[in-house]
Amino acid sequence: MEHNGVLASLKERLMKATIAMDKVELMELHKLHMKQFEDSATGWDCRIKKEMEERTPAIAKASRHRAILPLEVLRRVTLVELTVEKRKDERVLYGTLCVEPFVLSFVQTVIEDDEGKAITLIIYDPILDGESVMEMANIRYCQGTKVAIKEPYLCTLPDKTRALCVNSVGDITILSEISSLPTDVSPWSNLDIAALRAEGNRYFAKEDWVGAIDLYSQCISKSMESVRPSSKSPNSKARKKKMAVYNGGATKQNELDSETVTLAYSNRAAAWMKLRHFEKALNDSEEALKVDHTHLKSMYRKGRALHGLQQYGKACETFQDALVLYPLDKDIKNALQRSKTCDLQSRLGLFEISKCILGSCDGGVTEFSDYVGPVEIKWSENLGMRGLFVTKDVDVGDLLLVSNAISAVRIDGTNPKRVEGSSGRSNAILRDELAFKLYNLIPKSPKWQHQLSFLTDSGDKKDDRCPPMDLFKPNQTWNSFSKHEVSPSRIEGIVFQNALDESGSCARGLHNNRLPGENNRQFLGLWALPSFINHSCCPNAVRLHLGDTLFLHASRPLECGDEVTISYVNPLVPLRMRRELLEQDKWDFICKCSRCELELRLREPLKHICKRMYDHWGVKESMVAGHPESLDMARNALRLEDRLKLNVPYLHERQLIRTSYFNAYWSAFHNLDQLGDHAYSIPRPEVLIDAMNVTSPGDSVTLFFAAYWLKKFEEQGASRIVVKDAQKRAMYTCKSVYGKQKADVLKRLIKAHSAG
Ligand SMILES: C[S@@+](CC[C@H](N)C(=O)[O-])C[C@H]1O[C@@H](n2cnc3c(N)ncnc32)[C@H](O)[C@@H]1O
Repeated sequence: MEHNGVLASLKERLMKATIAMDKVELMELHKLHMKQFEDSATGWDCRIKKEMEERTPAIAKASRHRAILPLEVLRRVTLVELTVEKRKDERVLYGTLCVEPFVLSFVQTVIEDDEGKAITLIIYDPILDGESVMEMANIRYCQGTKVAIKEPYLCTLPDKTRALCVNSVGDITILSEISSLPTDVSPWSNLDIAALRAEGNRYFAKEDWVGAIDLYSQCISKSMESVRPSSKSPNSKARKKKMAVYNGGATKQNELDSETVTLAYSNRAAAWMKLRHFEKALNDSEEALKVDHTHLKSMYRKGRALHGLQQYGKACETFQDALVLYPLDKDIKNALQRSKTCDLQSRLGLFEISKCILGSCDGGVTEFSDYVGPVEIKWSENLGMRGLFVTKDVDVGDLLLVSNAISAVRIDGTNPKRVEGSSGRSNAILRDELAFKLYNLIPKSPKWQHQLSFLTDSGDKKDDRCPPMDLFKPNQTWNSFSKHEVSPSRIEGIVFQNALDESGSCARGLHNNRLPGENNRQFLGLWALPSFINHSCCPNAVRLHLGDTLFLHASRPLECGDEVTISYVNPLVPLRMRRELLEQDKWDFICKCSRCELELRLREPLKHICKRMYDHWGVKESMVAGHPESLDMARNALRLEDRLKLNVPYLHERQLIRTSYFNAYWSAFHNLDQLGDHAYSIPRPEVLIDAMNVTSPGDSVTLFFAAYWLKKFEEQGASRIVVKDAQKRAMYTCKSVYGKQKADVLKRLIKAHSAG
């Protein structure tokens, strides 16, 4: 047991260290691993060792069909530029081995790159054979050895830690073993600026944005070098000539160079945008415009960069300026339209989402701006922590905020094995991936850094700083904020405390809001402003996720000053299960809302009913009419009604409890015939819908239920009053789930839900 505990803590440290690429920690862990391995053959995690041993030769065999390229034609890459589970084609990573290796069926060591980042390195090397493998490995891969790894591949190991894997010895070059070291690893040092730009374009076309940026940068600095004073000719005529270009002078060559520089800046701006580095993209397009203020693409890119920074007003101005010069340009016109729409969305909260929720959005997900509605972050006296509050009275379905994820990760369906746990938050791979992405994204934007600086990373230390709401609004500038360093461990804490998935009451849209190619809705993301919304089992707001955009609307009427809450977990189950779900999803608190307190008080009289619910939890048959499990659940509803009569005098409290046992009532409604005379004790479906709408309004299960009964009443030819009443109830429920929509949209949603 103790041994398992040591392994688990080692693994956790290793996971953290591989994300942070922390050399000192990785070296220390490598030594610990090695010691464990030496102490006992089974000391190292046997399962991992076995899996690695099984898969390494297979990968090695399958990994190379192509010719191995010489080092000279490969482009240099650093560790942080690698993408997990993707080979970096035509790239080479230069590094130094910084520990003594140890050998299983593969060599394990640690490599440090030029930037001081390090990672575990695993090499499958069949050359090391026979009895003296350890000595051979110690010679070939000894500490301090400089190596070049071709087309590096960063993978996730079976124990979820990361490592750089070399699956074929052809991919690793020991630099001391080759006679002529590549002195200049860049094969482009002899190219002129035009050729460098052309090469950059080639990389851009291959979607190698980092490579393209590197080449455009070389092009730009080479052109700058020629205008900078050189030690040989401080006042050379050539330099004066060059300077003249930038001052509007004109020889043919100079004109060509000036055009090349404009294009290099402009294209580099486009590459930065692909990496979501909007500040750098803005900078580069402005540099390009300094050389040629009429350059159309640079104007377009400047506008798009401003749009990416959510500076919609300024983006509109830029596009309008461009239209003065190029009145017929379609790209500019479309971009202007998009920025105008986002500007209106961000100022007025006018979003047209009906097509998306009805599933008639063709292809990808539409872009939406952030919007901060009538809400503010304040100290919640009730919970003793920060929370989100409404600043005016709002009605059911009113939009409270719209927020785009800083980052979101999802199971994309291409690798179903990666489904782990029942929700995004309980999936350790997704949590790990989100932390990794955030760690690399955050330095790109002072706005994100500033937002993140306010997020809590611990449930214990209560943070009472309430950020200004402007921090979450578009059309603000962020350059004035000082940079905040965010450590990997803080990012992990932030993910645990704030990341959201689609658990709890979430509107799901008709096609489950899936992105093209997605066959699983499991996702996890970090949204800045929504990170301040606390949980309640009687929530008053609902999330709707469209792509990476989160919409939040009120699911019941709220008065100015009320705290906005959502349910982090499924609210239609009893207290015991809600607590278990909170724990499974790694929320580190126990809810003490009035509903939880009530159920705690009634724990004794409801003990057996709750136990039965728990035993049937997740059993499909318990929801299918006629099955013995379903009948048992139906009888459970009868028992519950008996207990409610005896122990719960107030209607409101009965509604709260009935909601917790929704599944039992569902079974009862489908087994009424079998319940005989007792069937009359089961309340009518309308009573249950009202109970669910009072307890946890805006749940899509309630909408399915309300739509189902509406259809049933219509089909059974119920009286007009009954049908009308059911319609009203379904419309109200639909509004609380999807927010305010046109009546015909709500009707279509109800119709679609009745079929589900
Ligand atoms: C998304 S944050 C909410 C904002 C947080 N209150 C703050 O001050 O930053 C989630 C964290 O808030 C706390 N929390 C949220 N709802 C809670 C509740 N009903 N009871 C106790 N703690 C809660 C938990 O520590 C949880 O991990």
